[in-house]
Amino acid sequence: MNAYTGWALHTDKYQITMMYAHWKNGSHLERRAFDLYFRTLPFGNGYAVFAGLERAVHYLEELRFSEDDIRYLSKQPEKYEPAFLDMLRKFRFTGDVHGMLEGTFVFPNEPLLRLEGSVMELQLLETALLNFIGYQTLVATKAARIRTIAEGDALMEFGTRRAQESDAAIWGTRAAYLAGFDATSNLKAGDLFDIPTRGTHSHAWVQDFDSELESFRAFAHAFPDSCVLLVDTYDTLKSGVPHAIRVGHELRERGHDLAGIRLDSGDLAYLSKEARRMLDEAGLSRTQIVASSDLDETTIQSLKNQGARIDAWGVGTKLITAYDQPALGAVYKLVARERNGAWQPTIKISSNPEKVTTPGVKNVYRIIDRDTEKARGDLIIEEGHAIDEEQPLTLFHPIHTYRKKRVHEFHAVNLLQPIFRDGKRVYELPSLQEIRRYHAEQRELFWEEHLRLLNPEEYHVDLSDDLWKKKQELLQKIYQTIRKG
Ligand SMILES: Nc1ncnc2c1ncn2[C@@H]1O[C@H](COP(=O)(O)OP(=O)(O)OP(=O)(O)O)[C@@H](O)[C@H]1O
Ligand SMILES: O=P(O)(O)OC[C@H]1O[C@H](OP(=O)(O)OP(=O)(O)O)[C@H](O)[C@@H]1O
Ligand SMILES: O=C(O)c1cccnc1
Repeated sequence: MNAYTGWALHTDKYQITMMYAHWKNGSHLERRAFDLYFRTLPFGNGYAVFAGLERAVHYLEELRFSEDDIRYLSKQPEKYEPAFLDMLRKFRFTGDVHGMLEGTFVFPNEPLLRLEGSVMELQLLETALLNFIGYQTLVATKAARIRTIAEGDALMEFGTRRAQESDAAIWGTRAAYLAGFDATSNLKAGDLFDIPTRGTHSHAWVQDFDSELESFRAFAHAFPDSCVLLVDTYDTLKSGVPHAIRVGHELRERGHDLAGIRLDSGDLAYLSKEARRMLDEAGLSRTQIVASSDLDETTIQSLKNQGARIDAWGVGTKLITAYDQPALGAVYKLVARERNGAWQPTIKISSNPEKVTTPGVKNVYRIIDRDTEKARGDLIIEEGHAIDEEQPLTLFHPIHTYRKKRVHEFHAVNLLQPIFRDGKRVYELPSLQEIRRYHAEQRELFWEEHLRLLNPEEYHVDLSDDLWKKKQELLQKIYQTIRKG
């Protein structure tokens, strides 16, 4: 098993159970459509950053049951019939997938992935897709928040030791990088995804020597051009920084610069200002100050407000674990069934209107104002229905319908791109650098009001007139059926 193979059993048992029951029922090959989406933005943010498509693509391409998987299933107490297991042996993904591109700014209740295929195969995918996309989207969104606050400073991902196991460290690092981090300390992620790697040294290095000065000298000897010294092992201002300055001068005599110092405890605002002053007075103005220590967007913002003199930030625990909101709560819902060659929309009702699903096979268009080149809102519309860019468009809130706006000069960009057709990938995976660039460009589409971290303005995700009416009709029909008993 490598990163991409061996994941067929990475699913909830009830998916296999439903596949089996469909097979017994003779309905396993009937076509269905599912949407994957989330209902609430994480961290109180104004947008989320879509991530996880690449992993989902590899998963779908490699999806098959090995002999070991079949043997394991055959031992389950449910006693699946051998003919069913035989069918699993030949299982390949044969469906269609449309998806948002990684790095896209995404919003609640719009399909991030739309899948069409046999009910049997689509049921199997639910758990794994939610697992990959929920987590990666969460970390990418957290990283984007940190990037907003850090402005042009360097951001390093330091979280592996605190991540929820190895996969989270690796894929979380990729998500952080695509949403604006500059480097990682994780060499495996660096190797797998071609992410720049960076690092300093730990307290153990300093403790390993009879004196701090000796430890700094030895480190500088090994890395004369890239040496970042951790200065807080004993006393930052009385010992660490003065020793770093001494080593900086010794390096200078040999024609090198001390690259940086790292602060990892104490009052980072005060210490960075003092350290900057001491370094500058010693003629080491090119030496950078790196900070780490339980950082996130809130502490970085506060440190900046206090005038901290920090050039680079190492962020671990709070990024990689999405500390303040550890789950996106993404869902995967059945939206249509094929009946006599045509899609029949389905709906899931809830007493909470936010949780009522939007029926049918749909596209998501981003409506972009031609004058400002800013996004005005997203419009969900049935597949096969076009948006006429020559006519003014009325956007209205699907629940609070009195909230309307009219858009005149706009272009409409379809966000759901074809990824698989009949099980064949039709989408060329972009490089991570391309995704990162695309994400940075996307930012320009949004007003600051949606991008601010605290109480951002809600971005509109609306339904087309037709779709809204169809949803209401379907709701009425179901309520009538319930009333009739
Ligand atoms: N000036 C500051 N303003 C706001 N928050 C700060 C400031 N300086 C440091 N912090 C944050 O305060 C927290 C301090 O953490 P903690 O109490 O664990 O102490 P520490 O200084 O890191 O010491 P140690 O690592 O030895 O436990 C960290 O989250 C750090 O990022
Ligand atoms: O604080 P984070 O954002 O999670 O960043 C990673 C932390 O990992 C290292 O600490 P280490 O594990 O050596 O222990 P420490 O917290 O006691 O320094 C490093 O010095 C950071 O403090
Ligand atoms: O290189 C570092 O300074 C580093 C890496 C991981 C975690 N903490 C610090």
